[in-house]
Amino acid sequence: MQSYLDELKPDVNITSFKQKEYIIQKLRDRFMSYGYQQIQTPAFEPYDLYTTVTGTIHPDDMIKVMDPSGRVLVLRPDITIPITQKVASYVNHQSEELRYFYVLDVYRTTFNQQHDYEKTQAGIEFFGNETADSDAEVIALANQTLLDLKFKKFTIEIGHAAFFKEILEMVSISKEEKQLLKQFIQAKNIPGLEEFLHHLEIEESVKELIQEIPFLYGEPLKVIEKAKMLSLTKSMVEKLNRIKAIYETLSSYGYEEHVILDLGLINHMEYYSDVIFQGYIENIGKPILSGGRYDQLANQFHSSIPAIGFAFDVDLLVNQSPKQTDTLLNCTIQYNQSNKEKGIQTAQFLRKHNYSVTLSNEQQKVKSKYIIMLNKNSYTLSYQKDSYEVKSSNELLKIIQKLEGGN
Ligand SMILES: N[C@@H](Cc1c[nH]c[nH+]1)C(=O)O
Repeated sequence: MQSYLDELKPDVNITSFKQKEYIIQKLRDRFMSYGYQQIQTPAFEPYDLYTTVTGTIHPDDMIKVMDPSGRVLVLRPDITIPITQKVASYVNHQSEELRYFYVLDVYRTTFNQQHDYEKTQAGIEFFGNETADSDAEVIALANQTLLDLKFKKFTIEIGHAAFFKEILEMVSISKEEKQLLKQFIQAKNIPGLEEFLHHLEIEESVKELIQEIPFLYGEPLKVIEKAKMLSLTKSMVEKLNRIKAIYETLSSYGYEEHVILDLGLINHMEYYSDVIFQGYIENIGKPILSGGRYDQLANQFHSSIPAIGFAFDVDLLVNQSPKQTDTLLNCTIQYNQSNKEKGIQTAQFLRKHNYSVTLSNEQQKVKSKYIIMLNKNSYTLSYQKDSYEVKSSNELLKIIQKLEGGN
């Protein structure tokens, strides 16, 4: 019988762990190439941080623990909030630019699967710049990272949290009704939406706009034109112009082919204030990355700092990314007591050239890509069904490099 503990057991699959590390390294390298520095937030945080800030995680969604003094803590349910709080505590100029990235676990009860409360996020947060160019730079970074990981078919859907909020503010309906409305739009449930709107007493032009939201989806410039015609206020048009500016800059990066505009895009994180975006890969209904601009979050920590960021769902990335070939090879050197020293020196030499080498006693069975045997004045390298005889460790290195397709 499966015990409760078995269900909680972490994934001990070596291959996927290797793959995860490989992907994280790729993400790190890419984030650093855009000037981001790695940081960490505490795993345990005060429960109050999340209950006193509006637009954060719902209290029911957090994992609570109690410290010895009886104080209630939560296991890191989000990373954007604590980073913003920290930055707000030491940034004096709102125009000081800060770029941070993280690879950390977050804990929420809403990650769907039973008892699967833990998710690794790899994300970036860019503080101190409120321009459309910075929006585009951040979205371009998300795009480039997916290309680094060899995804060919993916889309980045862009929406606008405030465009949608503005429409919601035009209708005087209850919180619950607003929630329902969001659900219909998110699910693109057109008949449901029509039926729901039919019973609401709201202005015809607003009704028409809401009804059209699920169709405000697709090629950005076309959607922007269509949305402009339906827009009811100047500020709606301004928001659409901002999206247009972002899209144009993304085209300068050469990434326009992956971008889709979805004005019905909804993120349940309430801290987003402007552009929001989500990345999707073929045949997967869940976003692989999600983010947006959250210019007002720092206000809650008595500061005023524009910011934008996103986070990858690393576990989903690991499951879905094309399998990476190992750069680190496995060589095994077989030795006996009489040639141990030569074995150790050869192993150190190959390790210096970034190969993964194990030393193994001749009697032991080995499973390795390259097997190296030590002869008195030479080496025998076995690779698949072939074997090669070389004189020196330098020649050994050269032949491995050649077999790997290098020089
Ligand atoms: N913290 C967000 C992602 C994000 C990072 N920065 C901005 N948004 C999330 O967990 O969905």
